Amino acid sequence: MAVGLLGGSFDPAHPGHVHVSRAALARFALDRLWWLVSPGNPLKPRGPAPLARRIDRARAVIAGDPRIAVTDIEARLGTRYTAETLSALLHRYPGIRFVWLMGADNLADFHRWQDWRGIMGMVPVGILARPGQRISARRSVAARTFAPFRLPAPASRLLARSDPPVWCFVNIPMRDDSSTALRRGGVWPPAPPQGRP
Ligand SMILES: Nc1ncnc2c1ncn2[C@@H]1O[C@H](COP(=O)(O)OP(=O)(O)OP(=O)(O)O)[C@@H](O)[C@H]1O
Ligand SMILES: O=C(O)c1ccc[n+]([C@@H]2O[C@H](COP(=O)([O-])O)[C@@H](O)[C@H]2O)c1
Repeated sequence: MAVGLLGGSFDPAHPGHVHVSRAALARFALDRLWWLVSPGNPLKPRGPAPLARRIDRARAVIAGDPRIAVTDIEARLGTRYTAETLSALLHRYPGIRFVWLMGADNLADFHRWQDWRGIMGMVPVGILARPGQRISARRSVAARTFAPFRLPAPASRLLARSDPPVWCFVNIPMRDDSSTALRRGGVWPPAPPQGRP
C-alpha cells in the first residue's frame, strides 16, 4: 500500500489542503493520504492554535473523503522534526510505501530542515505546485542538489514505487488558499470556549 504523508501546521486547515491531497492521490497513484497535524513547526517562532482544535477543524474540512485521514501521529510519537517522524514511521510500518508530500513553498526552504538530505534518502518526495512558488522552488538548494534524482512529471505515478532518493514536481491547477490569509482575516483561531483562558 502506498500512503502519502502531508505534514503541516493546519492552523487552520483549508480547501487548498484538500485540493493538493486529492491531486497527490491521483498524480502519485497513492492508496491513502495521512495528514500529520504538527505539534508545531520547528522553524516557526509563533506557536499554533491548540492541537485538538486544529484536528477538529481538519476533520471538518476533509469530511466525506474516506481516503484522507487526519492524524496526531507526531504528538503520539513525540517527534517534531520530519526526519525523526519518518524514521519512526518506517520502523513501525515496514509494509507501507510512504511518500512525503509538500507544497512548492516548502521545497524552497527544504535545505533548512533538520537532516533534509537524510529525508531525501528515506522516502520518495512529491511536490505540488503552489501559487508564486514555482521559480523559488525550481531554484532552491534542494532542487539543484537533487536534480539528478528528479522523476519527470509524466512518470509521476511511478513515484511511490521508486527507490529514494527520488522526487517529482507536479504542476496541478493551483489554489491560493492559505492559513496565513485565514488568520489575517480574523476567522481563525476561534474564540476559546467561555470560562477557559
Ligand atoms: N494552496 C496550497 N497549494 C499548494 N500546497 C499547499 C497549499 N496550502 C497548503 N499547502 C501545503 O500543505 C502543507 C501544509 O501546509 P500548512 O498547514 O502550512 O498551510 P499553509 O496554508 O501553508 O499555512 P501558513 O500560511 O500558516 O504557512 C505544506 O506542505 C504546504 O506547502
Ligand atoms: O524537520 C524540520 O526541520 C522541519 C522544518 C520545517 C517544517 N517541517 C515540517 O513541514 C511540514 C509543513 O509545515 P508547515 O508549518 O509549513 O505547515 C510540517 O510537517 C512540519 O513539521 C519540518
